[in-house]
Amino acid sequence: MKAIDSLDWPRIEADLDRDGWALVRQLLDPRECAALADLYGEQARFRSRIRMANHGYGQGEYQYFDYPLPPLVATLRTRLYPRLAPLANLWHERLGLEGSFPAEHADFLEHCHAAGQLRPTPLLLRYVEGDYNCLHQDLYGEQVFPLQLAVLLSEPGRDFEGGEFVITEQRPRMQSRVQVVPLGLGDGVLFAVNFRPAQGLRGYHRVRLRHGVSQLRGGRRHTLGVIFHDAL
Ligand SMILES: O=C(O)CCC(=O)C(=O)O
Ligand SMILES: [Fe+2]
Repeated sequence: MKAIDSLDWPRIEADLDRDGWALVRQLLDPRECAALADLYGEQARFRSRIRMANHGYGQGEYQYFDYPLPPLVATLRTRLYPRLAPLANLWHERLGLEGSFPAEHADFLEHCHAAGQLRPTPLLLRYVEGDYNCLHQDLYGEQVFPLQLAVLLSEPGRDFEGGEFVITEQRPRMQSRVQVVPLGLGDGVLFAVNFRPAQGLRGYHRVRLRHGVSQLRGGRRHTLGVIFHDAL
């Protein structure tokens, strides 16, 4: 794993501010990606398995990790959070949303737990040919940390075809805009869970983001998702 403090934070913050998402190239190395993808078969690591087709979420499946999280996942969550919390607070201020985020993840989790959001949300997703993930938002209760991470654990063109990570922006009174995030093996994307603030003529307004995955044309694709709030 790349050292979180060594990442180019001014660039990441500028990208998040401008687009609502930011790429982090080679956040995990290929060995770490393979090891995480291999965990998918270890039932005891997970609290639940979701088959997307059963819920109208798309096609494919994912599993939520149980506590204790695998060390790499726990480390990503606790180290990224303090770097993102100041931006989360700035966004909340600009959006006129209630509440502020504490500096450390452990303290934010206490807020989640006090609100009854006790269950871990980091997850592994698995797609095969024909699978896709409908546009969605990972909201699991009132407590929402406004940024999340996804890491591609497979290599486009070698392990799978298609399966692009996409983000749409629903702007007030305008048609939606879509962006394709060009993820490679081990690349992470930090992105807005719900709203991002966009600057207009009269201050900031809310732009709602959704994310999803286009249909796989072949192969197999694994992703790690790291969400900072816990779930009801
Ligand atoms: O498989 C993907 O790239 C999307 C993952 C996702 O929806 C998430 O991490 O929340
Ligand atoms: Fe998601």
